[in-house]
Amino acid sequence: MTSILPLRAEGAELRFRGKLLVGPVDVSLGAKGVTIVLGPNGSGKTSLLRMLHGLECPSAGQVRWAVPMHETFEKQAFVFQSPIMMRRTVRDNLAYPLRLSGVARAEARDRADHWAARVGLQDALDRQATVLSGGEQQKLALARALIRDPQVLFLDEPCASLDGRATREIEETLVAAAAAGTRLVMSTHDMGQARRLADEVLFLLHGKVQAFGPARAFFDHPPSAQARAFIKGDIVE
Ligand SMILES: Nc1ncnc2c1ncn2[C@@H]1O[C@H](COP(=O)(O)OP(=O)(O)OP(=O)(O)O)[C@@H](O)[C@H]1O
Repeated sequence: MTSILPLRAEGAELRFRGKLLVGPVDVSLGAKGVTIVLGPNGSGKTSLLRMLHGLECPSAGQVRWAVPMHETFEKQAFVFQSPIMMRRTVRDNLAYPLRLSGVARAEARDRADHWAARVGLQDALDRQATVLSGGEQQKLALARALIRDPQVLFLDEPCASLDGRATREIEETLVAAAAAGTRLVMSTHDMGQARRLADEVLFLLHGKVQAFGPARAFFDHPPSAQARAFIKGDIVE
């Protein structure tokens, strides 16, 4: 299968009514691993993820995949901080995207049941997705993204407001996905989670990339006073 990676941002900026939200960003995301995007509130994490995924067009510079953009749509996915559930059952929420991409009904149902079990929702298959708890909805959102076997998965603080158990279950699913070859690009406020999951770290401050490189080096030898303070949990402005 053709890889859509690497993903390259070159001088990529995102502006809203003239105000710079993030950029210029110059990074290259290679074929494997987990990139964790860190930074204080408002530093541009969501804006960056949306621009890399293609939900927002760069106002300047460019974001380029290894293949034309339209060929990436089926091969990358995005999990939002607050997932949007269809007013349907858990099974239908999982099967529907597959049906839209032409998968036969029986196979879509089998894969839906398989993925519900992968995230611990096997007993909730016939429940309305909209009545699930926050943690259950986020697990469903993750399964709904992974069921299409994306090469790249963007996640915007998927565990914000979840308890320890739901966070652990989501992390286990993410670790398994990464081991199976899915490229993860994820923002988080949780430094413990960043340390557990990251292969590389992208640290943003005021919309600018302050650091981008191997996670180990970032945590062991923070590249700036702000990065050191941020890792310690101090307030960084
Ligand atoms: N649609 C928008 N319109 C105007 N300003 C926006 C919009 N989206 C984001 N911003 C601004 O862009 C900046 C970056 O926001 P962004 O949500 O990307 O940061 P973040 O690092 O994800 O923040 P948080 O950690 O609070 O989620 C902020 O100043 C924010 O107010």
